[in-house]
Amino acid sequence: MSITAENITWKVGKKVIVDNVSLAVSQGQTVGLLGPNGSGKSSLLRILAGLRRPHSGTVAVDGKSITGIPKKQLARRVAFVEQHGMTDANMRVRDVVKLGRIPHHSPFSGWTAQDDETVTQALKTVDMLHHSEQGWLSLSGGERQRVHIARALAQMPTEILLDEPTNHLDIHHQMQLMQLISQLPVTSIVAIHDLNHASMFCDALIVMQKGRVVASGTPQAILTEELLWEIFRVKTRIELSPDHGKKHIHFLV
Ligand SMILES: Nc1ncnc2c1ncn2[C@@H]1O[C@H](COP(=O)(O)OP(=O)(O)OP(=O)(O)O)[C@@H](O)[C@H]1O
Repeated sequence: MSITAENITWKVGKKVIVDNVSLAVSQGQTVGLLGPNGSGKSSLLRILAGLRRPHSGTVAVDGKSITGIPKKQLARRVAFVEQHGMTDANMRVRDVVKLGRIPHHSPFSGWTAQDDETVTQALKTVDMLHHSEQGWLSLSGGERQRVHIARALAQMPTEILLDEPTNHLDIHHQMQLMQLISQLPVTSIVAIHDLNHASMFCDALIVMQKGRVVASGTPQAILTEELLWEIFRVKTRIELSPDHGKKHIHFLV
């Protein structure tokens, strides 16, 4: 298994935010994390990224608990694209993406042509190469999001965690990004609200409600009209798309 979590619980005061969550994601899989607002998706992702210590339970990569992995080593393999990622306002786009290379360098190792190539490639992948010299502050919301994703790609991770990465993106870039994530030879866990994207692009889904995992499995198996009513209180009609063969959700009013 590429990344596993066993019986993770995280609380704030007495409030249980992540409640005894276990999951196992195998190498190269793209897993969508679904659930209503406040169900604990971001909190769980922060724990999986090693940014927050759970009160109980363990997170492991390749079977090794992340508490035993030095921070820099963990940063070399696990990338995290946060929902509201912060960036120093005065930086140029290319310099933001260069930050992704930091875990791969010691204080004495120099910047190489290979690093430059990796950064260029990451910018190209998210369609931002032509903005390389632009200042961060002048970017639109969607462009900032794409730069954050480029930074994560420049990290060349083996696991990538993304918190609502298509937020702010126009539909072209939403599709492009979801396709990219699903095709990356990297283990990906993606918090996502668009159920049709989850169906089209994810190998498996984990559904959270009130901090707990209430369903998991392939999109085909778990995306049902009953589950969507139960979890989101929306009426739907689900059919197999004649175009891509995956489940397509129609929302009813
Ligand atoms: N540091 C904190 N202190 C207090 N409450 C917190 C803290 N972090 C998260 N919470 C609460 O935990 C719950 C889960 O939050 P979280 O951001 O993980 O949900 P989410 O599923 O990612 O939601 P969304 O879909 O809105 O992004 C929310 O009720 C939130 O208010």
